[in-house]
Amino acid sequence: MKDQLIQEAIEARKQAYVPYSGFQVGAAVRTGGKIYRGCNIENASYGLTNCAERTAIFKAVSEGDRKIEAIAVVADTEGPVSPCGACRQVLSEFCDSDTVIYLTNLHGHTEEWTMERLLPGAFQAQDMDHQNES
Ligand SMILES: O=c1ccn([C@H]2C[C@H](O)[C@@H](CO)O2)c(=O)[nH]1
Ligand SMILES: [Zn+2]
Repeated sequence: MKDQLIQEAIEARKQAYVPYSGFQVGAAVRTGGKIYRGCNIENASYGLTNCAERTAIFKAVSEGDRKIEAIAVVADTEGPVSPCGACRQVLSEFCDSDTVIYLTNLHGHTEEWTMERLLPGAFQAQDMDHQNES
């Protein structure tokens, strides 16, 4: 399971569109029996870049698969790749606190994280409940 997900992320990375940074990232999300791949997609207007993690998550959600069971992320980093803050928040929307996140690099240096560890105190839907109290 783990090795397959990482291999899918490695394959996804090959599709990265990175004319500006040259930094290729791949991700793979498992939901039910399916795996969705994602790569980073940059833009001449740099801020519009979509990270690999969010590409994979949005592909899954747009196909109706909202329950992320595991995700792998890979890049050519010295140690395991570290997802950006935006992706951590987006992940938290579709992961449980104990969902496993495999962070790795091309040398197979892999760490197993949980959602809670990746973004402690993530902003959640319940955080908006208070405004309905009178
Ligand atoms: O976890 C990460 C970190 C960075 N990037 C992308 C965004 C941009 O295209 C490039 C450099 O930041 O890497 C990702 O896709 N995922
Ligand atoms: Zn990101």
